[in-house]
Amino acid sequence: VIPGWFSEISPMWPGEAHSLKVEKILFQGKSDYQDVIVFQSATYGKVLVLDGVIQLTERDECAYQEMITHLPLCSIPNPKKVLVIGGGDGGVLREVARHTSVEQIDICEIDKMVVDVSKQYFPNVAVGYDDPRVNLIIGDGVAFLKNAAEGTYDAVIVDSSDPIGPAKELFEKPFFESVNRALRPGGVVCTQAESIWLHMNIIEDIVSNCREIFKGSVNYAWTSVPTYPSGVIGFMLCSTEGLEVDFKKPVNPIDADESSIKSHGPLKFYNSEIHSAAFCLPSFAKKVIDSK
Ligand SMILES: NCCCN[C@H]1CC[C@H](N)CC1
Repeated sequence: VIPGWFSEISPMWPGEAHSLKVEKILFQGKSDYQDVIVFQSATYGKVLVLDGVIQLTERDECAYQEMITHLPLCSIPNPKKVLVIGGGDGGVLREVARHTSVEQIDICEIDKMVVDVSKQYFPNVAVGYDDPRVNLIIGDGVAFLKNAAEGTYDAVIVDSSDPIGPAKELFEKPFFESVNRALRPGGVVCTQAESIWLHMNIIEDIVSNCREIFKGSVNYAWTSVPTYPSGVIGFMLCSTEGLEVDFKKPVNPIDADESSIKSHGPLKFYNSEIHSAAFCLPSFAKKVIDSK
């Protein structure tokens, strides 16, 4: 390792590694599930790393948290009950809390160390936990959904790490089936769905599983996050049988919502135009995704 640089090396992106200049290591620990590091970078603010993989940086976390939250929640008219699987840093909670129609926000995060570290080092991300509608469950999202009552949620957001390590099962068919069961008719799910530049094979499997399970719409969206591998990250947007959902047309705009801006400040990344644009795919990805 070059002194003072962190490189994100992983078999999930062979032959390449994004590097960030390190000013100071702020935290190093090992939870029951993964290695946890927080460091102060030279140009991206503080950085959270799990098992050597960048999860978020203060400078660009807005892109991921806003898109993974508002792509589903702005696609249905009146989200009330929302479930977050993963997302222990609290950033998705912060974004869900912008929606005044939401009455209940359940979050199931497997690793308590991620929650504690985020509250200590990323207060502007963990601020999401301050909302009174939030119920935190420390546990395995797979088990949580198996026990969830049928048709409970309007939306499920799966803010996971990669399918190597604790999040592996969140990319498999039984999990998607339990999500479908826990959603109401016309309910929506949004999952972290890797990179079209690096993981077309993983995406192909996810899309075909989702097409089998979710009988509403199934769409892949993507956006730019400079510190994620290949600089992009994707999302699977699926709706259950019942009320038709057109993910490409936001019916519940948040970007000009005064109450959201008053309570949480302006959105830094998401807006209604980038919502629709996120579903436009390059031909190499469209060929695979639309053919499944
Ligand atoms: N809430 C933190 C974001 C988790 N998502 C990341 C997407 C890119 C992956 N390589 C690592 C996890």
